[in-house]
Amino acid sequence: MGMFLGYIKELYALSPIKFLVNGLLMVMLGVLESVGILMVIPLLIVAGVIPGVEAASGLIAWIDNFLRALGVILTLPLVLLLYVGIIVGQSWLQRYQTLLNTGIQQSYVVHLSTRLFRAVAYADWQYLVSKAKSDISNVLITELLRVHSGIQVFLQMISAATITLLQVVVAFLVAPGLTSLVLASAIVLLVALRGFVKKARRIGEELSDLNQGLYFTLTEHLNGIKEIKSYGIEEAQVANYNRVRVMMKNNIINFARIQTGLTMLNKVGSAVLISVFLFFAIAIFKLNPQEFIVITVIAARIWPRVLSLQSSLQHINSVLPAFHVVKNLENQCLAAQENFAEDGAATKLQLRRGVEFRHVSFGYAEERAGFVVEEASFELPVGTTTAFVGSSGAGKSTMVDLLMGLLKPVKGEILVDGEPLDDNLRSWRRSIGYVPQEPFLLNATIRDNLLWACPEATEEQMWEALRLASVEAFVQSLPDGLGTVVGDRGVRLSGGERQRVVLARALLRKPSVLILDEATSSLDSENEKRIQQAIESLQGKLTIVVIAHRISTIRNADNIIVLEQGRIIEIGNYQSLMNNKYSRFYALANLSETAP
Ligand SMILES: Nc1ncnc2c1ncn2[C@@H]1O[C@H](COP(=O)(O)OP(=O)(O)OP(=O)(O)O)[C@@H](O)[C@H]1O
Repeated sequence: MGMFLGYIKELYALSPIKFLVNGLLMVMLGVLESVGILMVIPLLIVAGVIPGVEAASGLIAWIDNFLRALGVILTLPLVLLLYVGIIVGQSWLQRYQTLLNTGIQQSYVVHLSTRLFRAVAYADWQYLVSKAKSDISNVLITELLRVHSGIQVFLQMISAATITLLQVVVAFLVAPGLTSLVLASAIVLLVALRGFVKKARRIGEELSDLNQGLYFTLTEHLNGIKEIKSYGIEEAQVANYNRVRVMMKNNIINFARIQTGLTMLNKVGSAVLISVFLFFAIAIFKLNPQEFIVITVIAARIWPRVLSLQSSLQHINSVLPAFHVVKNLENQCLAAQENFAEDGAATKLQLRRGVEFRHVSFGYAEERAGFVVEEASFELPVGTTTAFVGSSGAGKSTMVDLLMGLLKPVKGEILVDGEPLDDNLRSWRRSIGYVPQEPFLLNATIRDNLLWACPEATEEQMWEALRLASVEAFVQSLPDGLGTVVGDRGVRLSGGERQRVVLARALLRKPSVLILDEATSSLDSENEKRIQQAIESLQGKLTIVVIAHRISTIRNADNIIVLEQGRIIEIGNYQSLMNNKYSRFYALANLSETAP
């Protein structure tokens, strides 16, 4: 509950004046409702409309005297006009207050979700790869919606509680004994129904887990849709999805069970209470008729409100787990924030001398024995092309992630032009062009995909980048040219075309360093040749780093770094490494030649 109140405090802090005005309006609405509805009967009595009943004492007599002192003689039309007037005022205020309330809540939702999204966006790479993407989507969409509904119900609860409190005060003025009786019953009821609240909390926790499971099932299905279809295992996937949905159905039915249980108790409890209440009012307290009418009307309104408070409490408890899930994700992301030494306006860095790795070691998890990259020392002089080779799992991608500053060395340091990479991390990232093995394309046009990385690029610059990436002719041949939509993640392009479009996008940024994670099997020899040509045409103009899966593509690299189990075992150019028949590189080259 403490965490929940923390969120409410934030909501207040975001727009305190609006929040206070909102609270004030709630009080006014409470007063108007009490006056509008509760006073209509006494006013009818004062006006002498209800025959045989006199305004003899108490509040009604006071109203009578007050109106007489003002010289107002109440007649039936005047009383009804007054009533309608109060309701008009109340409805207008109610609408205004609801809009204000919605505005406050929605601003907070925007604030909270953007803050969470920012925390996720700036979390470091290591944390993000350790987290299932579906969990993040679930929190940012479903759990945030639940948080919002909790806040909404809480504000409604405050409003209902304020109005109830005012009615209790009025009721107390009219008939203290009987009001105390109603209140005591309400408190007994709230205590007796505490079990329902706890149950709602448990169901809410279960729902958080189920939401997470649902997103996971859905995301995994969409990610693996090609494999699923090719294996023909759609039915198993459908069964899996259905299983999660059935569990959600049961969860929702369980929640409905406790909500309807409450409604049932409400009806039975009301009947019992009204009987007891009537008995006490008539037989014990011997109320006079007007007090009796007022107190009956008040009790009839207080009682449902107490029950709606109970129902709101249940709802809030059922969404409390969502607050925990949201807070946990935010805290974890904040703990894993990347620290940029420079401000957001940092500009691109022009590499002058080159990059140096000095005794760099890295491991993914402390508990895992050994490093994935160990004692790596080498240089990437400006304008040269360096290739990393090694068998699968040797540490090539990890090395490149360290170079991009996505991972931080556990030992050793990385220097860019002699300065620690961390000191210029933001500028460094802006100077990098990266082409991953499985390139990411937006489901948009080729033009949009290019502009995504470089919004200020002109058409001319785009064509120039496409030419450098050996994909100009292909784009020209498309009926819509740059306006061609590439499909979800570029599905309408071949693997090689995708890689070359992404290469063009990287080049458009005019990077100081171009990093290419070569596609393994997705390229045919024609496409492979095109990429190779593209890289060769860039050699000398840029500092290039290639993760090479095919030795044939790196014959012209200035430096080849051979990795094995995270260690650099050989460094040299193609010829020098091939001259040694016993080198690991020689063996890898032969393997690569014979690979299908
Ligand atoms: N996020 C991660 N968490 C834990 N271990 C990881 C993670 N990423 C990679 N590893 C491990 O680190 C080692 C090196 O992986 P890396 O991806 O750098 O190899 P690679 O040479 O690029 O392999 P490949 O050629 O198959 O892509 C492997 O043993 C791998 O299991």
